[in-house]
Amino acid sequence: MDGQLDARRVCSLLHGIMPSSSFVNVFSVESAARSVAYTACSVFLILLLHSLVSAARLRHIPTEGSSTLPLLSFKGSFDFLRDLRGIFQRGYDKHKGKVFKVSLPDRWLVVVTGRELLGELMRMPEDTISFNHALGDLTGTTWIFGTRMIEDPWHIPLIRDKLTKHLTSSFGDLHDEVETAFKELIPRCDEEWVPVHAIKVARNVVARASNRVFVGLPICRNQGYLDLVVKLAVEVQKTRNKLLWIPQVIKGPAARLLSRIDSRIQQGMHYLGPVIQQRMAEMRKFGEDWPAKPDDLLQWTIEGVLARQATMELVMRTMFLINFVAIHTTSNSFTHALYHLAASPHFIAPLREEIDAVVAAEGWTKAAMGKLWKLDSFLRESLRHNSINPFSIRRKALKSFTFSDGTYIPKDTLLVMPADATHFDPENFIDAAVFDPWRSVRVKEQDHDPSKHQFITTSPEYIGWGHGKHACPGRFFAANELKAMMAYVIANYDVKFEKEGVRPENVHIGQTITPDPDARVLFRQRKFPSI
Ligand code: HEM
Repeated sequence: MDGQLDARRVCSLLHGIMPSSSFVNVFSVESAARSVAYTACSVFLILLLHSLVSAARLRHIPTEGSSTLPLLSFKGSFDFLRDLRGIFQRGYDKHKGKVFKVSLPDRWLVVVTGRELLGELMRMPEDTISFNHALGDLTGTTWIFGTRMIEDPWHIPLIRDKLTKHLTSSFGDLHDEVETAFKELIPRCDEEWVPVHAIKVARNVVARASNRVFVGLPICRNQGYLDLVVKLAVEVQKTRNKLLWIPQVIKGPAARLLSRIDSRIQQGMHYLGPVIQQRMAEMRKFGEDWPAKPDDLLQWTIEGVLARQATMELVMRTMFLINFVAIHTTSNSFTHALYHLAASPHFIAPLREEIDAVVAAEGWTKAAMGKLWKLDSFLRESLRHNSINPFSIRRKALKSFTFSDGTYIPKDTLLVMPADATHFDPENFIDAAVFDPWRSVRVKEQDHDPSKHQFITTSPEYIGWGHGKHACPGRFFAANELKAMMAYVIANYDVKFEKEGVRPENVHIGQTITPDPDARVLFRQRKFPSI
């Protein structure tokens, strides 16, 4: 059970804090209502107790966005859901270079600001400051996909090393899928502007193009499989926010129930099971290598699972985890960038000029994507303005430690860095509030080391991919896919919003930032397509 509590243990746990009468005749409406009330009270008391204990341990750290007093700090937890960005910004303005804390429903979060403290965090060993444990506590991802990934995060090298090395050889497939998917999903618009539900199309194209590289044809075009991975990505995001209201002790089973991961895995096996079986049969027949051996994420995952003598269920779980981290991040980032373009269509001409010239010389290749400097700069600026979460660089203190400025951080504290406050700090970026798509092109021309300003390059000031050892291992894949998608759209369509010049507001809920989920972008076929 991956160290998680199972349903029976949860029942006996609730039994211990609820009168036994509530378990008698559970089908009667009265006792069911009483059970719900008792459970809600118990959950509230556990949250309150946890919050009290954690507030006492962090008394010396200044608070932003709420009172430190019990109960009153709960108000801050509601504000957290509505306006985390605002709370972070106010705390950043007051305490830049130091730390402050904000209230979550079940605990306090310590926010680290500034280059020096970030540098100290980055230098700490993994047994003091852990990324994976923070993911479990803060986002629930570990609870949903299994705590095994904390002990043995073997999926990371698959993404960072194997998938990244594979970018050049898989680019033809990726581009073919991007083109086929857009052609199917964007309605005919030769003469007229047509409205397109951008985020829906983005999720579909990203799911298809990513899975073309992850599992190949024909699965990557199976609508049932695509709907499943997209639904999973949406459900996991929603579950993460709900989990903040669930006490630590039952987060595991609650995460599994809320995300319905177990039934999703079974549904996933319906699609991938036969492919996995076929590949296992081939491996038994041909041994380690054979001429037509598939070279994709599914194959590497099967081999990794076999080396660990684990079950094929782990193949599905790992494929779902990677689909989750890949789909919602990349499709949101594509939609953000598309919204910037549609709100300011005058950015299209310089981007198109570059794409036409590079593709004419290099064809649709990975090398060509590497030469689209304006597009690279545009996407980097879009991610600076639109982070995936309000915080980046999530860590959990597995041991107590003291920062060089004397701030004591007790064991079990959750630490984060605020993404927007860092990205909009005028000391980090000139005219930081302005969306300036050519910012990195200009800086690159002046800097002796242009690689410092590429889309995939992280720094203490640019944390959209995280920073340091746990910076996103999928960023090379994601950047390449985003460029292939944006370049395809720009080379083939004009885009704009109905209300010209106005970009729809992002939606901030708890730890999720999404582009407006309802906005429609107007598409019209380019008059003289370059391809
Ligand atoms: C535009 C798209 C993406 C963005 C903006 C993004 C952003 C991030 C960020 C900010 C983190 C680090 C969080 C932290 O330090 O708290 C992260 C981690 C991670 N990302 Fe991404 N990501 C993207 C796409 C992808 C893709 C396509 C994959 C896989 C193919 C992926 C796999 C991961 C994994 C596995 C981690 C955890 C790293 C670890 O455990 O050390 N990401 N991502």
